[in-house]
Amino acid sequence: MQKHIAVYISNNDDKETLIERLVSGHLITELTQLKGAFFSEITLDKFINEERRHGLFDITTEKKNSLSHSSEGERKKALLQHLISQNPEYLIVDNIFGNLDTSSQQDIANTVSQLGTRIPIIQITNRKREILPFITALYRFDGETLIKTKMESLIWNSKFDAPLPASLHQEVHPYNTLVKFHNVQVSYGERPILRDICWEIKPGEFWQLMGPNGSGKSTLLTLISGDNPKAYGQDITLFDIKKGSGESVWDIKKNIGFFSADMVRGFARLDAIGNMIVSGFFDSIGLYKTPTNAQIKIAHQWLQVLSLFEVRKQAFSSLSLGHQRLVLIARAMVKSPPLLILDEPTNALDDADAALFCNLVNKIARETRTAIIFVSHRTEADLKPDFVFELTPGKQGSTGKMK
Ligand SMILES: Nc1ncnc2c1ncn2[C@@H]1O[C@H](COP(=O)(O)OP(=O)(O)OP(=O)(O)O)[C@@H](O)[C@H]1O
Repeated sequence: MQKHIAVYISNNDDKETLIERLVSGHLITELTQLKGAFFSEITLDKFINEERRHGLFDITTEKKNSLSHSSEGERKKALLQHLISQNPEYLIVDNIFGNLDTSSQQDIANTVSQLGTRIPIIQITNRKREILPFITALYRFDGETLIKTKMESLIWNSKFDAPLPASLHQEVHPYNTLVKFHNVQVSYGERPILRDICWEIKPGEFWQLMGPNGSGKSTLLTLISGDNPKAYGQDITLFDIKKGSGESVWDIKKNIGFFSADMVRGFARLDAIGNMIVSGFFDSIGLYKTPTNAQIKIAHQWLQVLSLFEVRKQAFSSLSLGHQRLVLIARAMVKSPPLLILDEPTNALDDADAALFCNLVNKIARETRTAIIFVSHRTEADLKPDFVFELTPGKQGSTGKMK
Protein backbone atom coordinates (compact mmCIF):
# COMPACT_ATOMS: atom_id res chain seq x y z
CA MET A 1 0.00 0.00 0.00
CA GLN A 2 1.15 3.53 -0.69
CA LYS A 3 1.29 5.57 2.45
CA HIS A 4 -1.79 7.76 2.09
CA ILE A 5 -4.68 6.71 -0.09
CA ALA A 6 -8.15 7.99 -0.98
CA VAL A 7 -11.08 5.77 -1.81
CA TYR A 8 -13.50 7.65 -4.05
CA ILE A 9 -17.06 6.39 -3.70
CA SER A 10 -20.26 7.44 -5.40
CA ASN A 11 -23.58 7.40 -3.55
CA ASN A 12 -24.39 4.15 -5.35
CA ASP A 13 -21.40 2.33 -3.92
CA ASP A 14 -21.72 0.10 -0.88
CA LYS A 15 -20.11 2.43 1.63
CA GLU A 16 -21.23 0.41 4.64
CA THR A 17 -19.34 -2.68 3.46
CA LEU A 18 -16.33 -0.58 2.54
CA ILE A 19 -16.19 0.95 6.02
CA GLU A 20 -16.78 -2.35 7.73
CA ARG A 21 -13.91 -3.98 5.80
CA LEU A 22 -11.57 -1.06 6.25
CA VAL A 23 -12.24 -0.73 9.96
CA SER A 24 -11.88 -4.46 10.53
CA GLY A 25 -8.56 -4.32 8.66
CA HIS A 26 -9.63 -6.84 5.97
CA LEU A 27 -9.27 -4.64 2.94
CA ILE A 28 -5.71 -3.46 3.37
CA THR A 29 -3.59 -6.30 4.67
CA GLU A 30 -0.74 -4.05 5.83
CA LEU A 31 -3.10 -2.58 8.43
CA THR A 32 -4.45 -5.83 9.86
CA GLN A 33 -2.17 -5.87 12.91
CA LEU A 34 -2.38 -2.14 13.56
CA LYS A 35 -4.69 -0.13 15.80
CA GLY A 36 -6.83 2.23 13.71
CA ALA A 37 -9.13 5.16 14.43
CA PHE A 38 -12.17 6.20 12.44
CA PHE A 39 -12.97 9.88 11.96
CA SER A 40 -16.52 10.16 10.64
CA GLU A 41 -20.01 11.49 11.26
CA ILE A 42 -20.98 7.98 12.42
CA THR A 43 -18.34 8.10 15.17
CA LEU A 44 -19.45 11.61 16.12
CA ASP A 45 -23.12 10.54 16.30
CA LYS A 46 -22.16 7.70 18.65
CA PHE A 47 -20.46 10.11 21.06
CA ILE A 48 -23.37 12.56 20.88
CA ASN A 49 -25.85 9.75 21.61
CA GLU A 50 -23.80 8.57 24.59
CA GLU A 51 -23.70 12.12 25.86
CA ARG A 52 -27.46 12.57 25.51
CA ARG A 53 -28.34 9.20 27.03
CA HIS A 54 -25.87 8.95 29.86
CA GLY A 55 -24.69 12.51 30.35
CA LEU A 56 -21.17 11.30 29.48
CA PHE A 57 -18.79 14.00 28.35
CA ASP A 58 -15.94 11.89 26.92
CA ILE A 59 -15.23 14.63 24.45
CA THR A 60 -15.63 18.35 25.03
CA THR A 61 -14.80 21.18 22.71
CA GLU A 62 -12.15 23.86 23.13
CA LYS A 63 -14.72 26.08 24.85
CA LYS A 64 -15.61 23.16 27.17
CA ASN A 65 -19.07 22.85 25.63
CA SER A 66 -20.85 19.54 25.31
CA LEU A 67 -20.95 18.12 21.77
CA SER A 68 -24.71 18.52 21.43
CA HIS A 69 -24.49 22.28 22.03
CA SER A 70 -21.54 22.83 19.71
CA SER A 71 -21.30 23.75 16.09
CA GLU A 72 -20.27 21.18 13.50
CA GLY A 73 -16.77 22.63 13.25
CA GLU A 74 -16.27 22.56 17.03
CA ARG A 75 -17.52 18.98 17.18
CA LYS A 76 -15.28 17.66 14.43
CA LYS A 77 -12.18 19.34 15.83
CA ALA A 78 -12.93 17.88 19.26
CA LEU A 79 -13.45 14.39 17.81
CA LEU A 80 -10.18 14.55 15.88
CA GLN A 81 -8.24 15.61 18.98
CA HIS A 82 -9.85 12.80 20.95
CA LEU A 83 -8.93 10.19 18.32
CA ILE A 84 -5.35 11.45 18.13
CA SER A 85 -5.05 11.24 21.91
CA GLN A 86 -5.73 7.49 21.62
CA ASN A 87 -2.45 7.11 19.63
CA PRO A 88 -3.82 5.31 16.57
CA GLU A 89 -1.43 3.61 14.14
CA TYR A 90 -3.54 4.62 11.15
CA LEU A 91 -6.52 6.91 10.62
CA ILE A 92 -9.53 6.46 8.36
CA VAL A 93 -11.30 9.74 7.58
CA ASP A 94 -14.76 9.72 6.05
CA ASN A 95 -16.44 12.82 4.53
CA ILE A 96 -13.76 14.89 6.23
CA PHE A 97 -15.19 18.30 5.30
CA GLY A 98 -18.92 17.52 5.47
CA ASN A 99 -20.78 20.60 6.81
CA LEU A 100 -17.55 22.47 7.59
CA ASP A 101 -16.78 26.07 6.65
CA THR A 102 -13.52 26.98 4.94
CA SER A 103 -11.60 27.87 8.08
CA SER A 104 -12.66 24.68 9.93
CA GLN A 105 -11.77 22.68 6.80
CA GLN A 106 -8.32 24.24 6.87
CA ASP A 107 -7.84 23.44 10.58
CA ILE A 108 -8.91 19.83 10.15
CA ALA A 109 -6.83 19.40 6.98
CA ASN A 110 -3.74 20.80 8.77
CA THR A 111 -4.18 18.50 11.75
CA VAL A 112 -4.69 15.42 9.55
CA SER A 113 -1.78 16.32 7.33
CA GLN A 114 0.48 16.69 10.37
CA LEU A 115 -0.71 13.35 11.65
CA GLY A 116 0.10 11.95 8.19
CA THR A 117 3.79 12.56 8.83
CA ARG A 118 3.59 9.78 11.45
CA ILE A 119 0.84 7.35 10.41
CA PRO A 120 -1.00 6.32 7.20
CA ILE A 121 -4.21 8.19 6.35
CA ILE A 122 -7.02 6.53 4.41
CA GLN A 123 -9.54 9.03 3.13
CA ILE A 124 -13.04 8.03 2.01
CA THR A 125 -14.57 10.76 -0.11
CA ASN A 126 -17.26 11.40 -2.66
CA ARG A 127 -15.93 14.83 -3.69
CA LYS A 128 -12.95 15.07 -6.01
CA ARG A 129 -11.98 18.52 -4.83
CA GLU A 130 -11.88 17.37 -1.20
CA ILE A 131 -9.12 14.85 -1.79
CA LEU A 132 -6.34 15.83 0.61
CA PRO A 133 -3.22 17.21 -1.08
CA PHE A 134 -0.86 14.60 0.39
CA ILE A 135 -2.85 11.62 -0.93
CA THR A 136 -0.68 9.62 -3.31
CA ALA A 137 -3.07 7.02 -4.73
CA LEU A 138 -6.75 6.94 -5.64
CA TYR A 139 -8.96 3.84 -5.49
CA ARG A 140 -12.57 2.81 -6.10
CA PHE A 141 -14.40 0.05 -4.24
CA ASP A 142 -16.19 -2.61 -6.32
CA GLY A 143 -18.01 -4.20 -3.37
CA GLU A 144 -15.16 -6.66 -2.75
CA THR A 145 -11.77 -5.06 -3.28
CA LEU A 146 -10.07 -1.74 -3.91
CA ILE A 147 -9.27 -0.94 -7.53
CA LYS A 148 -6.69 1.64 -8.44
CA THR A 149 -8.12 4.45 -10.54
CA LYS A 150 -7.31 7.84 -12.06
CA MET A 151 -8.80 11.21 -11.29
CA GLU A 152 -9.76 11.80 -14.95
CA SER A 153 -12.01 8.74 -14.99
CA LEU A 154 -14.47 10.34 -12.55
CA ILE A 155 -17.08 12.04 -14.77
CA TRP A 156 -20.86 12.50 -14.66
CA ASN A 157 -23.85 13.97 -16.41
CA SER A 158 -26.70 15.93 -14.81
CA LYS A 159 -29.73 17.31 -16.64
CA PHE A 160 -33.48 17.65 -16.29
CA ASP A 161 -35.37 18.10 -19.53
CA ALA A 162 -39.11 17.99 -18.73
CA PRO A 163 -40.75 21.27 -17.64
CA LEU A 164 -41.77 21.62 -13.99
CA PRO A 165 -45.49 21.27 -13.19
CA ALA A 166 -47.60 24.41 -12.84
CA SER A 167 -49.11 25.27 -9.46
CA LEU A 168 -52.56 23.98 -8.45
CA HIS A 169 -53.57 27.38 -7.14
CA GLN A 170 -54.64 30.31 -9.27
CA GLU A 171 -52.79 32.91 -7.28
CA VAL A 172 -49.55 31.31 -6.24
CA HIS A 173 -48.05 34.04 -4.15
CA PRO A 174 -50.38 36.62 -2.70
CA TYR A 175 -47.55 38.17 -0.65
CA ASN A 176 -45.44 41.28 -1.19
CA THR A 177 -42.67 40.27 1.18
CA LEU A 178 -41.95 36.76 2.41
CA VAL A 179 -39.36 37.56 5.07
CA LYS A 180 -38.34 40.88 6.56
CA PHE A 181 -35.88 41.15 9.45
CA HIS A 182 -35.07 44.55 10.87
CA ASN A 183 -32.21 44.80 13.38
CA VAL A 184 -32.87 41.28 14.69
CA GLN A 185 -30.78 40.17 17.70
CA VAL A 186 -30.50 36.70 19.24
CA SER A 187 -28.54 35.62 22.30
CA TYR A 188 -28.36 32.29 24.08
CA GLY A 189 -27.87 33.18 27.74
CA GLU A 190 -25.06 35.73 27.89
CA ARG A 191 -23.78 34.74 24.46
CA PRO A 192 -24.77 36.96 21.54
CA ILE A 193 -25.35 34.95 18.34
CA LEU A 194 -26.96 37.33 15.83
CA ARG A 195 -26.65 41.12 15.77
CA ASP A 196 -28.59 43.76 13.82
CA ILE A 197 -29.71 41.39 11.10
CA CYS A 198 -31.57 43.15 8.30
CA TRP A 199 -32.71 40.90 5.47
CA GLU A 200 -35.62 41.01 3.07
CA ILE A 201 -36.75 38.20 0.80
CA LYS A 202 -39.28 38.87 -1.96
CA PRO A 203 -41.30 36.32 -3.93
CA GLY A 204 -39.31 34.36 -6.49
CA GLU A 205 -35.87 35.36 -5.21
CA PHE A 206 -33.13 32.73 -4.99
CA TRP A 207 -30.83 33.22 -1.99
CA GLN A 208 -27.88 31.31 -0.71
CA LEU A 209 -27.33 31.76 3.04
CA MET A 210 -23.68 31.32 3.90
CA GLY A 211 -21.54 31.64 7.01
CA PRO A 212 -18.96 29.67 8.93
CA ASN A 213 -19.91 26.95 11.38
CA GLY A 214 -21.62 28.35 14.45
CA SER A 215 -22.34 31.73 12.83
CA GLY A 216 -26.08 31.30 13.37
CA LYS A 217 -27.44 30.05 10.01
CA SER A 218 -29.72 27.44 11.61
CA THR A 219 -30.79 29.94 14.26
CA LEU A 220 -31.79 32.37 11.50
CA LEU A 221 -33.80 29.65 9.77
CA THR A 222 -35.71 28.78 12.93
CA LEU A 223 -36.72 32.44 13.23
CA ILE A 224 -38.32 32.08 9.80
CA SER A 225 -39.87 28.65 10.19
CA GLY A 226 -41.64 29.63 13.41
CA ASP A 227 -39.76 27.22 15.67
CA ASN A 228 -37.79 29.72 17.73
CA PRO A 229 -39.45 31.60 20.62
CA LYS A 230 -36.69 34.21 20.30
CA ALA A 231 -38.52 35.53 17.24
CA TYR A 232 -41.11 37.20 19.51
CA GLY A 233 -40.49 40.80 20.45
CA GLN A 234 -38.33 41.29 17.34
CA ASP A 235 -39.03 43.31 14.26
CA ILE A 236 -39.79 40.35 12.00
CA THR A 237 -42.42 40.19 9.27
CA LEU A 238 -43.21 36.81 7.70
CA PHE A 239 -45.54 36.52 4.73
CA ASP A 240 -46.73 40.10 5.25
CA ILE A 241 -47.70 39.43 8.89
CA LYS A 242 -45.78 41.11 11.67
CA LYS A 243 -44.44 38.52 14.14
CA GLY A 244 -46.42 38.49 17.38
CA SER A 245 -49.69 39.75 15.89
CA GLY A 246 -51.64 36.57 16.62
CA GLU A 247 -50.39 34.35 13.78
CA SER A 248 -50.11 30.62 14.43
CA VAL A 249 -47.03 28.56 13.64
CA TRP A 250 -49.21 26.78 11.08
CA ASP A 251 -49.96 30.10 9.30
CA ILE A 252 -46.25 30.33 8.67
CA LYS A 253 -45.45 26.67 8.02
CA LYS A 254 -48.11 26.26 5.35
CA ASN A 255 -46.13 28.73 3.23
CA ILE A 256 -42.82 26.90 3.52
CA GLY A 257 -41.50 23.81 1.80
CA PHE A 258 -38.64 22.50 3.90
CA PHE A 259 -35.85 20.10 3.16
CA SER A 260 -32.82 19.16 5.21
CA ALA A 261 -30.45 16.28 4.65
CA ASP A 262 -31.41 14.87 8.07
CA MET A 263 -35.03 14.48 6.95
CA VAL A 264 -34.24 11.39 4.89
CA ARG A 265 -33.82 9.43 8.12
CA GLY A 266 -37.31 10.40 9.35
CA PHE A 267 -39.20 8.67 6.56
CA ALA A 268 -40.55 5.12 6.66
CA ARG A 269 -38.17 3.55 4.21
CA LEU A 270 -40.86 1.31 2.73
CA ASP A 271 -43.12 4.09 1.42
CA ALA A 272 -43.51 4.03 -2.34
CA ILE A 273 -41.69 6.80 -4.21
CA GLY A 274 -44.93 8.15 -5.77
CA ASN A 275 -46.75 8.27 -2.42
CA MET A 276 -43.82 10.02 -0.87
CA ILE A 277 -44.18 12.87 -3.35
CA VAL A 278 -47.99 13.14 -3.02
CA SER A 279 -47.70 13.24 0.79
CA GLY A 280 -46.14 16.70 0.37
CA PHE A 281 -49.66 18.06 -0.20
CA PHE A 282 -50.59 17.01 3.35
CA ASP A 283 -47.32 17.73 5.12
CA SER A 284 -47.44 14.18 6.42
CA ILE A 285 -44.87 11.44 6.63
CA GLY A 286 -46.60 8.64 4.73
CA LEU A 287 -49.89 8.90 2.81
CA TYR A 288 -53.01 8.70 5.00
CA LYS A 289 -55.43 10.84 2.99
CA THR A 290 -56.78 10.18 -0.49
CA PRO A 291 -55.25 12.66 -2.91
CA THR A 292 -57.35 14.34 -5.59
CA ASN A 293 -56.78 13.60 -9.28
CA ALA A 294 -55.23 17.03 -9.72
CA GLN A 295 -52.77 16.32 -6.91
CA ILE A 296 -51.87 12.93 -8.38
CA LYS A 297 -51.31 14.57 -11.77
CA ILE A 298 -48.83 17.06 -10.31
CA ALA A 299 -46.97 14.30 -8.47
CA HIS A 300 -46.74 12.34 -11.73
CA GLN A 301 -45.34 15.35 -13.52
CA TRP A 302 -42.65 15.65 -10.85
CA LEU A 303 -41.85 11.95 -11.25
CA GLN A 304 -41.39 12.57 -14.96
CA VAL A 305 -39.06 15.51 -14.34
CA LEU A 306 -36.95 13.26 -12.12
CA SER A 307 -37.16 10.33 -14.62
CA LEU A 308 -38.64 8.19 -11.84
CA PHE A 309 -42.16 7.68 -13.21
CA GLU A 310 -41.52 4.05 -14.21
CA VAL A 311 -40.31 3.16 -10.73
CA ARG A 312 -42.90 5.18 -8.76
CA LYS A 313 -44.29 2.09 -6.98
CA GLN A 314 -40.90 1.01 -5.74
CA ALA A 315 -39.83 1.62 -2.15
CA PHE A 316 -38.17 4.95 -1.41
CA SER A 317 -35.35 2.99 0.23
CA SER A 318 -34.48 1.38 -3.11
CA LEU A 319 -33.24 4.75 -4.41
CA SER A 320 -29.69 6.05 -4.16
CA LEU A 321 -29.04 8.80 -1.60
CA GLY A 322 -28.94 11.40 -4.38
CA HIS A 323 -32.29 10.33 -5.82
CA GLN A 324 -33.89 10.16 -2.38
CA ARG A 325 -33.01 13.85 -1.99
CA LEU A 326 -34.51 14.70 -5.37
CA VAL A 327 -37.74 12.96 -4.33
CA LEU A 328 -37.83 14.95 -1.09
CA ILE A 329 -37.33 18.23 -2.90
CA ALA A 330 -40.25 17.30 -5.19
CA ARG A 331 -42.25 16.46 -2.07
CA ALA A 332 -41.51 19.91 -0.65
CA MET A 333 -42.43 21.55 -3.97
CA VAL A 334 -45.73 19.86 -4.94
CA LYS A 335 -47.81 22.43 -3.07
CA SER A 336 -45.88 25.27 -4.78
CA PRO A 337 -44.89 26.94 -1.52
CA PRO A 338 -44.03 30.64 -1.64
CA LEU A 339 -40.76 29.77 0.13
CA LEU A 340 -38.53 26.71 -0.12
CA ILE A 341 -35.87 26.27 2.56
CA LEU A 342 -33.01 23.86 1.86
CA ASP A 343 -30.77 23.33 4.89
CA GLU A 344 -27.30 22.00 3.95
CA PRO A 345 -28.99 19.86 1.29
CA THR A 346 -25.87 18.63 -0.48
CA ASN A 347 -24.08 17.33 2.60
CA ALA A 348 -22.70 13.83 1.97
CA LEU A 349 -23.65 13.86 -1.71
CA ASP A 350 -21.00 12.91 -4.23
CA ASP A 351 -20.00 15.24 -7.08
CA ALA A 352 -22.50 13.76 -9.50
CA ASP A 353 -25.44 13.90 -7.09
CA ALA A 354 -24.53 17.38 -5.82
CA ALA A 355 -24.47 18.65 -9.42
CA LEU A 356 -27.82 16.97 -10.08
CA PHE A 357 -29.34 18.47 -6.93
CA CYS A 358 -28.04 21.99 -7.68
CA ASN A 359 -29.33 21.79 -11.24
CA LEU A 360 -32.81 20.91 -10.00
CA VAL A 361 -32.73 23.84 -7.56
CA ASN A 362 -31.59 26.19 -10.36
CA LYS A 363 -34.46 24.92 -12.49
CA ILE A 364 -36.98 25.53 -9.69
CA ALA A 365 -35.62 29.07 -9.33
CA ARG A 366 -35.91 29.67 -13.08
CA GLU A 367 -39.29 28.10 -13.78
CA THR A 368 -41.40 28.78 -10.68
CA ARG A 369 -42.35 31.72 -8.44
CA THR A 370 -41.11 29.94 -5.32
CA ALA A 371 -38.40 31.84 -3.44
CA ILE A 372 -35.47 29.72 -2.27
CA ILE A 373 -33.09 29.87 0.69
CA PHE A 374 -30.23 27.43 0.11
CA VAL A 375 -28.17 27.18 3.29
CA SER A 376 -24.62 26.09 2.86
CA HIS A 377 -21.25 26.85 4.36
CA ARG A 378 -19.57 26.26 1.02
CA THR A 379 -19.89 27.58 -2.50
CA GLU A 380 -21.48 24.99 -4.74
CA ALA A 381 -19.89 25.13 -8.18
CA ASP A 382 -23.15 24.35 -10.00
CA LEU A 383 -25.49 26.54 -7.95
CA LYS A 384 -26.66 29.83 -9.47
CA PRO A 385 -28.29 31.93 -6.73
CA ASP A 386 -29.46 35.50 -7.44
CA PHE A 387 -28.14 36.74 -4.09
CA VAL A 388 -25.89 35.58 -1.27
CA PHE A 389 -26.56 36.60 2.35
CA GLU A 390 -23.46 36.06 4.43
CA LEU A 391 -23.12 35.90 8.22
CA THR A 392 -19.82 37.10 9.66
CA PRO A 393 -19.11 36.20 13.29
CA GLY A 394 -18.01 38.88 15.76
CA LYS A 395 -17.72 39.33 19.54
CA GLN A 396 -21.21 40.85 19.73
CA GLY A 397 -22.72 38.15 17.50
CA SER A 398 -22.78 37.59 13.75
CA THR A 399 -23.67 40.41 11.44
CA GLY A 400 -25.18 39.72 8.03
CA LYS A 401 -24.90 41.37 4.68
CA MET A 402 -25.58 40.77 1.04
CA LYS A 403 -22.43 39.64 -0.68
N1 LIG B 1 -30.46 26.04 22.01
C1 LIG B 1 -29.21 26.51 22.10
N2 LIG B 1 -28.67 26.80 23.30
C2 LIG B 1 -27.43 27.32 23.41
N3 LIG B 1 -26.61 27.60 22.35
C3 LIG B 1 -27.10 27.33 21.14
C4 LIG B 1 -28.41 26.77 20.93
N4 LIG B 1 -28.61 26.63 19.60
C5 LIG B 1 -27.48 27.06 19.01
N5 LIG B 1 -26.58 27.49 19.91
C6 LIG B 1 -25.24 28.06 19.63
O1 LIG B 1 -25.45 29.15 18.74
C7 LIG B 1 -24.38 29.21 17.79
C8 LIG B 1 -24.98 29.26 16.40
O2 LIG B 1 -25.53 27.99 16.10
P1 LIG B 1 -26.20 27.63 14.71
O3 LIG B 1 -26.52 26.17 14.76
O4 LIG B 1 -27.33 28.58 14.43
O5 LIG B 1 -24.99 27.91 13.69
P2 LIG B 1 -24.80 27.41 12.20
O6 LIG B 1 -24.24 28.57 11.44
O7 LIG B 1 -26.07 26.81 11.69
O8 LIG B 1 -23.68 26.29 12.40
P3 LIG B 1 -23.35 24.96 11.54
O9 LIG B 1 -22.82 25.43 10.20
O10 LIG B 1 -22.28 24.31 12.34
O11 LIG B 1 -24.59 24.15 11.46
C9 LIG B 1 -23.49 27.97 18.03
O12 LIG B 1 -22.32 28.35 18.70
C10 LIG B 1 -24.33 27.06 18.90
O13 LIG B 1 -23.48 26.35 19.79
